[in-house]
Amino acid sequence: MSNAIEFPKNFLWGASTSAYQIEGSPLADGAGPSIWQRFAHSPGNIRDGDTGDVACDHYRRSAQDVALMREIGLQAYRFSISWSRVMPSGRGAVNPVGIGFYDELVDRLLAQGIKPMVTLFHWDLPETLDNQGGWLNRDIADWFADYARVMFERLDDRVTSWATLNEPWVVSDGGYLNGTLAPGHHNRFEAPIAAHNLLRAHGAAVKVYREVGKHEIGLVVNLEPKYPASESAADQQAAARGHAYMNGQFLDPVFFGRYPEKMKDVYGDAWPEWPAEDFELIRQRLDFIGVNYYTRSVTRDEPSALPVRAVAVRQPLATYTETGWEVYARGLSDTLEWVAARYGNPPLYITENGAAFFDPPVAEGGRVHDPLRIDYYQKHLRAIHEVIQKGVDVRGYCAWSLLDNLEWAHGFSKRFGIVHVNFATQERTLKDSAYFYREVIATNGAVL
Ligand SMILES: CO[C@H](O)c1c[n+]2c([nH]1)[C@H](O)[C@@H](O)[C@H](O)[C@H]2CO
Repeated sequence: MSNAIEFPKNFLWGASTSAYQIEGSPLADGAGPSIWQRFAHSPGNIRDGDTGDVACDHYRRSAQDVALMREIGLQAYRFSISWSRVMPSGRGAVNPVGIGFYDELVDRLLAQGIKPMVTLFHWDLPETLDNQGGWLNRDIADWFADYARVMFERLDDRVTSWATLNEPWVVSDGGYLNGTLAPGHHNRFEAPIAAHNLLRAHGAAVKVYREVGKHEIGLVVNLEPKYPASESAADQQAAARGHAYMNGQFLDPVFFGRYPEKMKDVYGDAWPEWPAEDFELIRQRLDFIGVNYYTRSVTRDEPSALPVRAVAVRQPLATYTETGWEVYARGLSDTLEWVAARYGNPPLYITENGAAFFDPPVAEGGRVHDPLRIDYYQKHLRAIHEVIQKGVDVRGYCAWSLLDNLEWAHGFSKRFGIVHVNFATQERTLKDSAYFYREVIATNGAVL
């Protein structure tokens, strides 16, 4: 039997981005502000005072960027829609130029044989809705469902793969518990309420899709396996709390209609009780789960690290990325096997996977040598192939990210792209990892 790696015949190879991180022009042509417009322009929130005012200028350069995708040989492109570009007040009136931008982008992609994979919400909530309570207001489930209906009715004749939310955990943890991300709240009572309303909004949008949609819809979650730092009961329990908080908190309600028991232990008196009908809304049948994987956590007990009381332990012999994440491809295979075993082997896409390393400047001849990123992709793609061989239903992979972009609170200091962006000139340069990925796609993985 040949040792050559070969992915399934119709395996889908793509790359991912998100609206606020690449588009720029956040208020152009009638667009309304998102909470990231406000958060980025509040001093101290983003490194070096960077904002998404220009970013990769994708709003004006989308034709050029689609040509880049074609040059790399992408079969799919995962992107998000700016809710407030399409509906400036988040509800009611639709901005024809705003929705027209996405309509045109979809047509450009299809003309190049690239499958659009659309995420409705990638953190950039309309500011007007946040002013009405945002994810803390139960009405947001209806607001999101109305926005989703507008997008389905406009694009579902051409878009065949939808995701409701990108990483509700990050919105709850970063936006409401720790305040590191928009809207910048620090409140352990708000975080579980936001998480629950995100899940309710997800369910409401899926219900609408079952009325009007003809293709597939799913949810994108970030998953990070937690390995106890020792055999001690304290570390085992800490890893279990971290696992429930980050991994089970969103998938259990969607698949089982209930939260992990451990969530009460995490939030204590801040953990609310919810009506049964909320879980009936949340547990809508899904066509796939999108998994965003970057790293693992070797976890120890830390009573002062509230509310989870768990911290990651640095691994002395490991390689770490510029964002401080351990390179650990086995964590991806372990995670995918866990999802398959716990939730009945649902169809999966790896919707994000990648790394920020310190990239050298563009060299003579226009090359950007990023061997560490190539090594990262090789290791993680092999890990995916390993579990596919075991029967895990992985149907596609999107590298994070197509372009160097605005890495949220890190600003432009952390480069995840397989394409280098000179933010002063907006010049794009394929990195060595883009040429590597082009070969991976062309050989369906045989070069790995
Ligand atoms: C904690 O979630 C994942 O680690 C994660 C990593 N990432 C993400 N989620 C987000 O979906 C992207 O917008 C980020 O740019 C990307 C890189 O940081």
